[in-house]
Amino acid sequence: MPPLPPLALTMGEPAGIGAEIAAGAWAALRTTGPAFVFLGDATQIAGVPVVPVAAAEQALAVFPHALPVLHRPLPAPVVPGRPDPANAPAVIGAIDEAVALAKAGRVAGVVTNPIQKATLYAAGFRHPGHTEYLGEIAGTPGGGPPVMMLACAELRTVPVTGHEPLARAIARLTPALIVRHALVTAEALRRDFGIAAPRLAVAGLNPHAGEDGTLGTEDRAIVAPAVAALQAKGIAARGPLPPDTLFTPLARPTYDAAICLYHDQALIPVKTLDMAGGVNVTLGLSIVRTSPDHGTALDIAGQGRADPSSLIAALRMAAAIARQRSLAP
Ligand SMILES: NC(=O)C1=CN([C@@H]2O[C@H](COP(=O)(O)OP(=O)(O)OC[C@H]3O[C@@H](n4cnc5c(N)ncnc54)[C@H](O)[C@@H]3O)[C@@H](O)[C@H]2O)C=CC1
Ligand SMILES: NCC(=O)COP(=O)(O)O
Repeated sequence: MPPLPPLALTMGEPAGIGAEIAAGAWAALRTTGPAFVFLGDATQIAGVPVVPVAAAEQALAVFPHALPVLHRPLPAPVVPGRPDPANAPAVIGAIDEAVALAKAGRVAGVVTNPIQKATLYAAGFRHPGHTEYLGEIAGTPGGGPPVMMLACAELRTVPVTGHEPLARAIARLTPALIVRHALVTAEALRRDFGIAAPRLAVAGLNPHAGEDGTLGTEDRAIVAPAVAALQAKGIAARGPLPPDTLFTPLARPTYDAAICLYHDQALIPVKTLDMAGGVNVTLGLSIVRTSPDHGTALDIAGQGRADPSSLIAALRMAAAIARQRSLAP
């Protein structure tokens, strides 16, 4: 098999742990790969050898010896734990550049370091997070927005609603929204994870999935019709399933992904099971994109305490998806 191009790793929030975990990931992967190039300020990287490269393609030759960097100097000084909106354009610029490289086939995929969302909002960023922004700049072959999935070795979860107040998320739930997320998930499980006949478990919203309508009407009125519609399309979907037992060791092997109704219903089980090995992967996007499951960890930035494991898992998953896509007829 021909080698994959390198992956592009964006800087993320410079006052967070992005540069630290990039160095840690390079140290862990330098002999095995996958190779990656860091899009950010080379002066932020400490403790490992760094080689500025002029083009992403040079990263493959450099990677066994040093961390390759497409050096993009930051306009404002970096104080660990204290994000500065003045650096926001560079943070967003790294995402833009990584996507352009991926669309041109010059990198195998994009792995994003965490962004400090409130800091980007303060600088005028109008998207809830990477997922929505990537949908806009990278595009989705099927049209419509991409879908977030959290994945670790034992569990995959997909939130149908995202970064919004919980009351608004519940008010926005419709059968069509659930069906769309489930269909994008099923297609991505086939295309990117090689699962020929994906099994989906759809979570209920209320305690005991509504207890026959006595503990809330949404499970009957919204979730059940969505599951019926999915089944009518030939998808192996079940639900609404009581959320409190959906993630038990006995339940997890019975499905390939759990379709969850709100952010924390999806993210709490994955992070609780495997914060270090969890990966955020964007489904239904024209390019490959993964991310660590955690955020900027401002509270420990610059202290040498950041664990690169989730970033390493994200880099490995991005390479695996890129390889899977490259094998498609
Ligand atoms: N993909 C992305 O860009 C993401 C961005 N975020 C953003 O990150 C910011 C902070 O979010 P929080 O909710 O505080 O979550 P967080 O994940 O940054 O931190 C939660 C706790 O976990 C610890 N932690 C996180 N990653 C760690 C690592 N690699 N090694 C050791 N300890 C680690 C932190 O020190 C903190 O105590 C927010 O602005 C949020 O929006 C959060 C998740 C994903
Ligand atoms: N809580 C997950 C998260 O914030 C990731 O969002 P995104 O930036 O990957 O869209």
